[in-house]
Amino acid sequence: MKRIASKIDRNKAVISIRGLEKSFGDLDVLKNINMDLHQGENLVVLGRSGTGKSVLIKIISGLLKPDTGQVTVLGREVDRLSTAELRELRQKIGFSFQHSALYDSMTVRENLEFPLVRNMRHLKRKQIKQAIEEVLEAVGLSQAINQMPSELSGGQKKRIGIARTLIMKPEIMLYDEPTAGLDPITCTAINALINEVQKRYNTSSIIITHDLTCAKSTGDRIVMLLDGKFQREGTFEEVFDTTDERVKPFYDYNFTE
Ligand SMILES: Nc1ncnc2c1ncn2[C@@H]1O[C@H](COP(=O)(O)OP(=O)(O)OP(=O)(O)O)[C@@H](O)[C@H]1O
Repeated sequence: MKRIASKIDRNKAVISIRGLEKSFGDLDVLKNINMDLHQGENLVVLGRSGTGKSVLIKIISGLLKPDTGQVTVLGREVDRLSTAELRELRQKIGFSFQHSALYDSMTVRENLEFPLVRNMRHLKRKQIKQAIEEVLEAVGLSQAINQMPSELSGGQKKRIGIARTLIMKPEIMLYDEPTAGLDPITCTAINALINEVQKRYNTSSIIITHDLTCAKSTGDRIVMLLDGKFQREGTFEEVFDTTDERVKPFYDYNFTE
């Protein structure tokens, strides 16, 4: 699917990682990772299971500490922040989890209200109502406002999860396997939504996926994590223009007849 190029400011890095290393005991998961996420960019991180993609996201969001290296997010060095500063920074980062993490006992409206009431106490009722209506419209699910999560399909839950993240007006979005477990048509719709969010909210995003169709249709740039390092980087075509036997199977599995 062809996508319209987004407005990327390559002179401005919203996330900057230098010399990042992370091990668990004898297991060296990340080895000298260097990466910039530019303002307005969708960066896809590809990699096999267990290569450290989730560890990378956890380090970016301050949930795990790096062994060495520097991780700067929106101008703040994550490792040096106090708990309160980290909490403040996290409000500017939206997480879209693999399992949408909605509260089953709350309606869609209540699920969307929850982060606002908890984090933005100054908002008036009318502003909360407007914010909910706006994000539901953005994800194309205005009609679901009074439904319970159990009444929604997997794709709809994913959309509401994204809406709940967007309601906080994040500057950065982190999508963890956004299309996992969804049928191809719903995947296409979620990919389109990721691109729509980028344009409408001017977010910069990291998209972690195994799904090459998702990578191709959402990624302005793709990095491939292999053996703890970013071994390939570029556009989708550049990354897969290789005979590297560690990279080719990804492409062959997804695209070869
Ligand atoms: N807190 C932890 N303690 C010990 N080992 C960990 C911890 N977190 C992750 N690991 C290990 O680090 C490696 C990378 O894990 P990670 O979850 O980042 O993989 P991933 O690339 O996200 O995989 P998947 O695509 O399957 O989700 C794995 O071997 C995992 O067991």
